[in-house]
Amino acid sequence: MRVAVCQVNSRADRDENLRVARDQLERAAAAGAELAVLPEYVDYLGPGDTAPKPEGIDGEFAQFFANAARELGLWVHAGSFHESGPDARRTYNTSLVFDPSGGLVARYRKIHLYDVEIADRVSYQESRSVAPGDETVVAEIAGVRTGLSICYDLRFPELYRRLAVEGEARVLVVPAAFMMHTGRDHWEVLLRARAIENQCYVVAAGQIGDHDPGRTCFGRSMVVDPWGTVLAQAPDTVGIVTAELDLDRLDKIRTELPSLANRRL
Ligand SMILES: NC(=O)CCC(=O)C(=O)O
Repeated sequence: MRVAVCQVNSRADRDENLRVARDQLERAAAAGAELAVLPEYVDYLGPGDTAPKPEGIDGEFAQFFANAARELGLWVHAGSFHESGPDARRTYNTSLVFDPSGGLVARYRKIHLYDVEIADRVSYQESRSVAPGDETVVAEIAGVRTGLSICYDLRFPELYRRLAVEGEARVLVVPAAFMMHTGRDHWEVLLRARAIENQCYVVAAGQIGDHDPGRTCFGRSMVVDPWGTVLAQAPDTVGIVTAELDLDRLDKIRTELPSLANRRL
């Protein structure tokens, strides 16, 4: 299966963000991808006071990507968006996956929220405006079991173990808006660790560049194979990169180095 990771720089202009996302999906389809993955908060990355009204999973955002999937004949993982939440103060940070007929096949709400204070560098309290999800999700994408997660989830290996073991996932998807400050040292290491320890392909699409004041995202979207090899990595620009997921190779690695089977519980 050929996958494309789409790296974008979403800002405070929702219509422009969606236009750029659509453009990336068209590039992915033209490059022969079967699945295209967009980053976290592909709808809007800007100040809270100008944020668009949150929507349900039957709103305009979902319709936009359902149409794109159908028109391009592509599996689309629509990164994440601001889904209306459990109360007036909070949204969910939600991923939707569409099949090539435009059907919604999965919804995942980010479980681990980014509440971090790193002196003079990062100050972020995601839980002030976002409610956490409480369900793990494995979707059947083009016949391949695919575990869903979002950005900060990447730091919690027990989630991915569950996706790979109980959920029998062979691909792990990570849409992200990983910070520049942490991304430099942590992004690639964590993605490769999740791939190696769970013997899965990891498909990670990141936001790139400056967003609202004080927030710069690391980018370097990538696809990692179950051996931990980086198959494709985006440069520091908006654009797509593609890679081929070879599931026979995954089976061979799991047979020859059966670390999942050798777990002692
Ligand atoms: N949007 C996020 O969850 C940010 C995660 C991040 O940057 C990290 O270091 O973790």
